[in-house]
Amino acid sequence: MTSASPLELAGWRHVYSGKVRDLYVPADTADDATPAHLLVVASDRVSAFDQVLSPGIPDKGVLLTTLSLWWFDQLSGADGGRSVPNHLAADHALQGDEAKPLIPDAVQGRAMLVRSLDMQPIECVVRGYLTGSGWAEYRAEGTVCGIPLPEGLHDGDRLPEPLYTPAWKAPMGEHDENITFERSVEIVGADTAAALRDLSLEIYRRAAATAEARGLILADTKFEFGYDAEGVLTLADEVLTSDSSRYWDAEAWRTGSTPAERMASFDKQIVRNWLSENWDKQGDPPALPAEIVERTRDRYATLLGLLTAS
Ligand SMILES: Nc1ncnc(-c2cnn(Cc3cccc(F)c3)c2)c1Cl
Repeated sequence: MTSASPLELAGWRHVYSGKVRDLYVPADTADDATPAHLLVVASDRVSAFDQVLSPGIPDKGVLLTTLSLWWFDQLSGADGGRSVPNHLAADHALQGDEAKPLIPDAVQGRAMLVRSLDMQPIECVVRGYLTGSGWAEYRAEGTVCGIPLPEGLHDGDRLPEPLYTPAWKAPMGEHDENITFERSVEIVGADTAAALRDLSLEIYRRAAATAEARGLILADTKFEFGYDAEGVLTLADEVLTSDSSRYWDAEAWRTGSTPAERMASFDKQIVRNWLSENWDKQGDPPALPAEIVERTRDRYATLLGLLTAS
């Protein structure tokens, strides 16, 4: 399903659309009021190079929401670690039966009922491996987000330590801006900046270990946090999905000889690669061929299966 205008959902009012997700408040929310709950709806839309592409990827919204809910459960203690507070509405953990009536049928399986938080304007990026924009900066300056790295690293190499590389969440629709940790202190204060960094590194390490045990590399990911009504810093948004993270096949990474072979992705790299070869970045991007749509859907479904198969 790919629709230009967001769905009308009984009992909910649409307030914002990102490239691939839509946000709703309860329909009876006054314009200037902050509701207790929000509905985060994941569409089947896929974006790359800042473009929303068509057609959508069938079941993408369900596959990525299912993955987010599984990770929220892992980080609530199912992986053996301490429970990380998250924004899921109490009656919503893993789409419990109590929550189903609150989520419209039209978006069952691809919506999360969440507590509304005081969101912090920091994209908390953690990189365990060198690729993407980090690799580009490293080649140019030998650093990632201003952090100096050893010489001689290649695209796809594992970093000596996972790096916390925050970005300042620009106003809706603009590019996030990579910042130093010190700059994040100026933006959100020292205590919150340190808590965002420590939480992000802890969650990355736990998730990377869980992925590794299932034959997957979590190369990098990004988190968002907000304060709840009790002042607890809470993990929000989507978490550890193919849209917010890069996942690679560990065996391919270990044995591959070229970056393309090593970084056999489970995210939208198939779409990015096809677009790079079939679009000059001018004007509207071409529609994705059925084969690319199907291969991308298959990667999302395979990733979910590899991670959640008990
Ligand atoms: N728990 C929360 N409390 C307050 N605000 C948010 C919040 C606001 N924006 N976003 C990003 C986003 C999520 C989905 C669809 C979009 F269009 C945009 C998340 C959340 Cl998740």
